Amino acid sequence: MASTSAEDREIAAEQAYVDTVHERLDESAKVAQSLVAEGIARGHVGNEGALVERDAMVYQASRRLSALNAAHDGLVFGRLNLADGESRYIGRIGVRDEDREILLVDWRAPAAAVFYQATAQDPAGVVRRRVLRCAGSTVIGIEDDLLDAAAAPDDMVVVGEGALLASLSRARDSSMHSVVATIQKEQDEAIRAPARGATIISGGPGTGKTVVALHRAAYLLYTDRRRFESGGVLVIGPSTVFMKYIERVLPSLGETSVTLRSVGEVVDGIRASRHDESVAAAAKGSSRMLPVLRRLASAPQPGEPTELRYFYKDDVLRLDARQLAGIRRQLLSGMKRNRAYTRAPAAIADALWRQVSGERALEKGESGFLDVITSDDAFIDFVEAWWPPVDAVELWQTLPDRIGELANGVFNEAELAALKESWADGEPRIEDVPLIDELRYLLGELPEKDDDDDDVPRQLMSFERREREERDDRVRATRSIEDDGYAHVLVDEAQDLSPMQWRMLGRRGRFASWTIVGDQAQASWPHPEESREARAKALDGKPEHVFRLSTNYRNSAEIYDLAALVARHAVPDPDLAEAVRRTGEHPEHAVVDGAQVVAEALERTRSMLDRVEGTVAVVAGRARLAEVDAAFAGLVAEHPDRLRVLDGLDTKGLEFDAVVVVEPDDVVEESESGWRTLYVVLTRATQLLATVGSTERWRAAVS
Ligand SMILES: Nc1ncnc2c1ncn2[C@@H]1O[C@H](COP(=O)(O)OP(=O)(O)OP(=O)(O)O)[C@@H](O)[C@H]1O
Repeated sequence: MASTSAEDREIAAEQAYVDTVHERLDESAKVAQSLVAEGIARGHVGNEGALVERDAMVYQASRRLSALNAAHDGLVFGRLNLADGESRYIGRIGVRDEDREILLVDWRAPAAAVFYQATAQDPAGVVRRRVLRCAGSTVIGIEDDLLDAAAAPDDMVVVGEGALLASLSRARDSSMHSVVATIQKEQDEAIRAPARGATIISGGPGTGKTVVALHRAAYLLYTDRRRFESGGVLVIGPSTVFMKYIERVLPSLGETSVTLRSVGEVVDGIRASRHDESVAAAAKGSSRMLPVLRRLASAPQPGEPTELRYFYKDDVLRLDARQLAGIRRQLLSGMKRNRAYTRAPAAIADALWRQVSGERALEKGESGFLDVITSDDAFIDFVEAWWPPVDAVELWQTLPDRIGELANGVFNEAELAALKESWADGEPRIEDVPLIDELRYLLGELPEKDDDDDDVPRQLMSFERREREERDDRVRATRSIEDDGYAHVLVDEAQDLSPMQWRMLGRRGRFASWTIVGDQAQASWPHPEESREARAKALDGKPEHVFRLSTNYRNSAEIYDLAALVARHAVPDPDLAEAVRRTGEHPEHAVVDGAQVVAEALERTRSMLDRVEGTVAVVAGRARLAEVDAAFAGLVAEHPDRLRVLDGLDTKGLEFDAVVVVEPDDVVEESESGWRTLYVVLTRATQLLATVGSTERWRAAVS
């Protein structure tokens, strides 16, 4: 270990280099800024070509500018000293000096791969790997790994305790951070896997699946920006809370062109954030829903006319219910319902013409008949009433009244009751979104012309419009049904997806490469076999490349030991990770009188807030959540940035320095997947874990 003064000298030397890179970055930002200004000025020339050029120029320069600004924090984070004497700096983005010499290698570039891949067993030409810890642009620490002592020059200084452990012990705040400086070898392999078919990344809790997935999105954009930026990268996570938690990672890596959506927000215009209770959720997620929705999309709409009488010259033309049903079948056999909207008048008119028999009527022939009928308000009104354009959300709203007749033996009484109950307030739950999406696809798009510039390629789209879309949608508007496809679909917490949700994502990834991230032992969807089939259909034979992550970076070993007992009880053969940190802090369990549970939890939470620096979560079963929320309102108001009250499912993917579980038996008993949910909840804690209950049935079951 080197002396402090040696470390100070090293820090000073690194600071000088970091300053040079920052100066250069600032110069690049100035250039980008002046390009924006020049682009805007060019627009004042006034002709259309100049406007398009301006838009493209301003757009590109602004993107560059925001990438440069985002990269400021921790811009330079690594340095390699190679056996051949070369020294190579690694950073969030690539930077060159005025002579185009490389000052900083982008972490995603092939030249940076060795930073993550080199080990003491296989140094791959690296003598010393150095991680620079920075606050803004100031170097505050150095962590070195000496990978090849034999090749090190005598005067090489090695300092620090190891970058990874230093980073893992930091207090957690309310958002996830990039781990770009300390990505581990097995993670790097998954991040840099080529974008072919489906990349499947599995691993236990805290193994870095989410951070790996996000860094992979940034990596893919770097390697094939044209394809992934124009085609779009869609990142799907379990909840809006989770999307908020991860939203900073990609911008901090300089990437803003990725669409982040929770699974309740996949369909434009719908933002569902609440889950159904378990019976309704299982019914809505099951592929048994499919025939029900198909029937709904093709059935007559309530209030549709069942008969048409039309007086033409000396004929009374009539279509009864059976004949109308025949025309309906014929129309639907060829195309989706809304697509057939423009065909319906001709189909009806044709059927009527076949009934024309009067001499006077026949005189003008078929075209005369069609001219008369298609300009007759009575006829137009009939067709509008008989074949109205149908909106998916409005159709979904009719489900509570029609499910009994449509489900016809598909669901049992208890399921039907749970479904009706879930729809009583008319507000879509997360589980309804795939149903609405399915209906959108079954109904099809109305063949109407969108606004003028819809066919304009993205590159030429007006800057303002692009900006607007990006702001509203975090990049990609999927306003039309045929326009839902992406170039890459990345799914986090994939173990939770129901068959209907897989169908919804499959439609968006038909021509995409995929990254699928999950851990079966944490699944909240109760029927894994059905989900596996749905996933296979969504991937449609694409080749799968599998990666497994094995180290748990989140939980202390003390916490994970307990959680692993729960995992073994929850599923036959859980994928358990190895926790690398020991803290000496064992989970605490309090058993108190039922009436005292919430008060005791409040007390423990206060103590946790004193003992950790960062965030604390209080987790309760859904039935008790309102009560716990009310009891904790005062404490949450005192610590708005540090304390949260959540139910089990809402903790998916998140992490906190300390977790207090209120009545764990509630979590276990509230659904078929209760044990797996408890496993998720226990593995959210990085440092401290406490449970407070009126019984300890759950502990007796797992010990
Ligand atoms: N290489 C790394 N360097 C530093 N921190 C890391 C590294 N890998 C993972 N972590 C940290 O470990 C924690 C867990 O990571 P992440 O949330 O991605 O795990 P996960 O596998 O998605 O977990 P879960 O399945 O429980 O949701 C995060 O705080 C993350 O920043």
